[in-house]
Amino acid sequence: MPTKPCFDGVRVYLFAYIWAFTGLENVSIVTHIYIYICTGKIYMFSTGTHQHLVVHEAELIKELKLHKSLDLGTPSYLSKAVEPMLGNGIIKANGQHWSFQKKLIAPEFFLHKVKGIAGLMEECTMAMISTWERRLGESSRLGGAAAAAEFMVDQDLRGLSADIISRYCFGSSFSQGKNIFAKLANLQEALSHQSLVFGLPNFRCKSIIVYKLIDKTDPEKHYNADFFPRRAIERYGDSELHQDKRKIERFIVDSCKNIYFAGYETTALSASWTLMLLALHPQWQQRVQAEIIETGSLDNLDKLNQLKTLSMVIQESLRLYAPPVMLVREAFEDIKLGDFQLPKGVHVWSFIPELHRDPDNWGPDVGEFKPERFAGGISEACKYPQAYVPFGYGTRMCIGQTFAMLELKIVLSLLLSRFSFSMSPNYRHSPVYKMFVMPQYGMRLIVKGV
Ligand code: HEM
Repeated sequence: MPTKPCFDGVRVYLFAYIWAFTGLENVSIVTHIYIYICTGKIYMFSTGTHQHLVVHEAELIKELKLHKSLDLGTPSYLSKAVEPMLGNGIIKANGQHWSFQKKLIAPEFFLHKVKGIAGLMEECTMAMISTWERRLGESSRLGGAAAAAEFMVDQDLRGLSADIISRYCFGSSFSQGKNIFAKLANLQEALSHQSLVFGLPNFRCKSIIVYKLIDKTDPEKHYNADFFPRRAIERYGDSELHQDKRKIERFIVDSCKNIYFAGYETTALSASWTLMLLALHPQWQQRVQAEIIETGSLDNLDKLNQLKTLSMVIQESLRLYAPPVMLVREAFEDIKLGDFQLPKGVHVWSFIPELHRDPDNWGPDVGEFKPERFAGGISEACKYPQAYVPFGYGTRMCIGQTFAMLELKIVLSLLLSRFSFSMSPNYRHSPVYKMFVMPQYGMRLIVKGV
């Protein structure tokens, strides 16, 4: 059992590098020649025909954040690898096709829209809480002791997150949506197991089968007024699009795949890592619980915004255990970024754990869980706030950030108002990178009613 959060950074980088290498058009790893040039915090390496820049230089991250043109986007080799899973949706699209999708989808996740689903998030969380209370009741009847038991918390949080996102996306058809999302979960599982070998034929067959299963789903069946891609299309008053049924169908299927992939596991994992950190640091857990009691009934968003300690804890958890690991861009044209010149075809990589654990930026206590560093907001937490990127940067930044933060606050405040968490002796600390950073052996925590 760990006494303080530690992170197997080496393993993450190894995975990340291997993933990058094997994503490159089936060229065997051994035939590659890797050239490393290291200048300050910029590393260069080349793999076959590709040139890569690994960037941890705060100034360059700042320039990347400010860069708005469509000439910087998702690399084509990554796009190919994830096509079975994401179609040509917003995550892998580039250029005009990306900006068209962003125009349609992003407003569905603006604050005023997201505010409207706080009740739904609460309802789904309360349903999970009832199940936990029943399970605790069972175990106390069996064991006769106080109501406490070991739960595989990440599993239940995944279920909760899937429930919330499928209700939000599919509205009244959410049970059909759940079915589609279950198939997507299978596909993601297949992709993550095979992430070292994107080129292997058996993987391709498996993914194509699942892909077809998803595509067989007739989008018209889910075309209710409260279905999220339909809301987006209705809002978009372009008659050309309205006449192009195939384009609409493609947009509907791809949007569901993309929103599910981007929004379901990321949020569940963030909540799981936060609960682990609070279990390891009972003094912070008690501070958050005291704040929740002091704030009283959390019946409106202003009350949630008053939970400053909880916000700091979430920000620190996203610093230490941000679920995504890499931010990658390809320059489609020669690009000038401040004093830097980025030649066409170069891939720019930033590893989130490296940026979030740089002692030059965060101080010598960078490896410790210290939510108080966020007391003055992100701008005062470190020297170069632009290097805090749990939700990415620039035009491709996460569109679900508001949704995710609201969900995290609601889920965590409701759970912490009813339960306390401690480490289970069966927990094995082994964060692994399988598309996202996840606990390899599950997040086993002892849950106790308060
Ligand atoms: C704690 C939870 C989450 C984290 C840490 C997270 C993080 C990220 C990151 C790092 C990116 C890539 C940004 C870049 O390359 O610069 C991203 C993109 C994206 N996220 Fe999230 N995300 C979360 C939750 C969500 C949710 C709940 C949704 C939707 C409901 C969502 C939708 C998206 C979409 C659609 C993109 C692609 C944006 C684009 O390429 O234009 N995310 N997210």
